[in-house]
Parts: sequence; C-alpha cells; structure tokens
Amino acid sequence: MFHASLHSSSSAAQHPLVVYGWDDDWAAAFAPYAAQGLLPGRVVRVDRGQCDVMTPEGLVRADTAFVTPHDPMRVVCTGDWAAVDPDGIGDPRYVRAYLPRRTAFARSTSSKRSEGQILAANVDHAIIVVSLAVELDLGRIERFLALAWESGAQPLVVLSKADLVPDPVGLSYLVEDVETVAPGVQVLAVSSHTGDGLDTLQAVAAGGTAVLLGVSGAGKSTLANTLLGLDAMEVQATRDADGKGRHTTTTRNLLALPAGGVLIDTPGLRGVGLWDAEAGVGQVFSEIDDLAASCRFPDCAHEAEPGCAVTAAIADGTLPERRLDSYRKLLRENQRLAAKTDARMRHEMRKVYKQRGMEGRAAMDIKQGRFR
Ligand SMILES: Nc1nc2c(ncn2[C@@H]2O[C@H](COP(=O)(O)OP(=O)(O)OP(=O)(O)O)[C@@H](O)[C@H]2O)c(=O)[nH]1
Ligand SMILES: [Zn+2]
Repeated sequence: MFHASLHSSSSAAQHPLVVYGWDDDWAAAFAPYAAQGLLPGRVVRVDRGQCDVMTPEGLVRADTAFVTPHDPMRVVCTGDWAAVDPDGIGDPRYVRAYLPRRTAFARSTSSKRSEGQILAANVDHAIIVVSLAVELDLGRIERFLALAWESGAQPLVVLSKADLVPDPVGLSYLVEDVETVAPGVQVLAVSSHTGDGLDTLQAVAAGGTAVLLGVSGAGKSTLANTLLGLDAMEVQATRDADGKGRHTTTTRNLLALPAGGVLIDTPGLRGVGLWDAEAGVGQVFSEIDDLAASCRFPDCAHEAEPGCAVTAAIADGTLPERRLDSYRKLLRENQRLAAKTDARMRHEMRKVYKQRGMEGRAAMDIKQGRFR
C-alpha cells in the first residue's frame, strides 16, 4: 500500500491476507506451522467435512478430517485461522490445525440435548441490527447484547431504517432509550436508503471482523449488501435469480469489505439464541451489578432484604423496574440452559474466550476513556 511503501522499504507489498484480518499476532501464532511449510488461511465456509480457505494462493478447498473432533466446540468454523497443506502435497489438501480463537459465537444446537456449537470465530464486532420500523423491544436487545458480550466481541447496536423516523428529536429519544439498556455500547441510527450513519458504521467495521445479528426483517441483508458495496439494482437482480437476494452470502460466509474489515454472515447466526451467557448478562446489566455492590449483604437477592441498593434505586426511580425483571428473566433462562449443558464444555469455552473477551473490553474501555 502507499503508506507502507512510504514508511518501510522492506514491506513493499503487504501480506495478501491482511484484508482478511491477518495481523502480527496471527503471524506469530502461525510461525510453528509456517516452519512446517503449511499455508495460513482464513476459513470462509464450512460444509460436509470440507471447507473453503482463503490463503495467499487464493481460495483453496480442504478436508477438515484432522480437525474434526467429537467436541462440537472444537470443530473448525467460519472465521478460524487455519494451517493447510501447500499445493502439491496430497490431494485433497487437509486442514492440519487452526489457531487458538480470540472470540467465538456459540449457540445450543438442540432443545433436548443442549450442546454448544460454534457459529463464527474471531469476531471483533457484533453488530446488533434493530429495525426502527417496529416498536423497540428492549428485552430482545438485551438478549442479543448478552450473547455478544459472551462471545468476547464488542457489541454495537444499529437502529436500522432510520429514514422511517424523519423527526430528529424523536430519533434521538429512540437512540437514548436503547443507550439506557446498553451500557458501554455505541448506538447508531443508520439508513441503508439515505446512507445516514453508514460512514460511522463502515469505520467501525473496518477495524476487524464483524457479524450482523438481529431478527428476521431487521435489515441485516440490506446492510450487508450496502457494506459490500452492492447497489440495490444488483441485489434486486440477484433476488430475481435465486428468489432470496442473498447471493453474496450463499457461497462465502466471510467476505472482505471494500472499505476495510471483514463481514461474517453465516446462516446459523441468523437464528442465534442465548447460550450460557451468564457473564454476558452481567455485562448488559452492569448498572444493576454496580448497585448490588452497595447492598448490605453480598448475596442480596434484591427482594426484601434490608439495605438493598437495587430496590432503593427502583423506589426512587433511578432504576426502571423493567430492567430488574428483564435481568432476572435472562438469568433464569440462562441457568436452565446451563444446567443442561455439559459442564466440561462450558468450562473449556470459559477458559479460552473469557479472558480474551475481558482483555478486549478493558482495551476498549481505555480507548473510549471509560475506567472501572
Ligand atoms: N425504509 C427502509 N427500509 C429498509 C431499510 N433497510 C432494509 N429495509 C427493508 O426492510 C426489509 C427487510 O430487510 P432485510 O435486509 O431483508 O432484513 P433481514 O434482517 O436480512 O431479514 P432476514 O433475511 O429475514 O433475516 C426489506 O423489505 C428492506 O427493503 C432502510 O434503511 N430503510
Ligand atoms: Zn440488593
């Protein structure tokens, strides 16, 4: 790139995988595999025991048999950084290993046997898309926030279809409403139709790998197409061809954005639920946790205990009762799920991602001038 050639004569060309999120830390983690002659690559799609991996040689197809253990949390997934066989060594090529994940999105796979499944790995930004065309459901936003925090990614709430709320004062109230349930999270009104807010969203997305979360009709596909630089005509044409208008994400689930950054859009993420997100739940309701720290009893249940700071805040109107109800509901739901889930698997997930998530959030806090 222009900058690179100005500042450093040795790096005339940047690594071809930089647009897919490659950085010095990944390079360091990959060094032992590079020494074995393996190629680095980012998994852009997984299906039927094979995956597509973007490598410096371009897109290669590789078998995942060596990295497919019985534990579904350890199966290679979209967003992983993989070590694959170089060209000419065996046919098919194999994925030999994948690098430790920085973050991961998981969900429970079945209602009977609650098992975790990884949906996307190494996501930096969880973009929660909420339509302004319908009434805001703050409880639902809180669920998505919990899920996002639990993954280790930094959440961002996008209020989509902002063109439907032409009154700027009304719009600012809606943004404020969402901000009250999303401490530590940026809330951004965006319209794919007028382009409002897109610059800011693009700038955030350029800083890493993003996923779009949200219910059906929230505007995720439209936003994805906008970020990918596909205009409405192209999308319409595609919609006519496959009846879905989702051509961009049917072949690859991970795409480099023209304005920088990477977008992951896997089908599974579209219906994602809450999975063992207890730490994430606490993060969403951090103001309640803060209050609880001042309760007289450390194990206060905020019911009828004397000296309870939480019920006091509800009584004096500083904490909406809805927030506490919502908090309890999510915790209960979460405990039900957690009870059904194999403890070892949960432990595994905690160990690997929690630390990273906390480090990431601490770094974000420092960057944004928030200190706790
Ligand atoms: N007015 C307005 N409508 C929008 C905007 N963005 C999307 N829409 C409309 O909202 C509807 C749903 O948008 P999609 O992008 O398909 O929503 P989605 O979240 O991808 O939905 P699923 O694919 O079902 O998950 C479509 O009819 C879009 O045309 C916007 O910025 N303004
Ligand atoms: Zn209390």
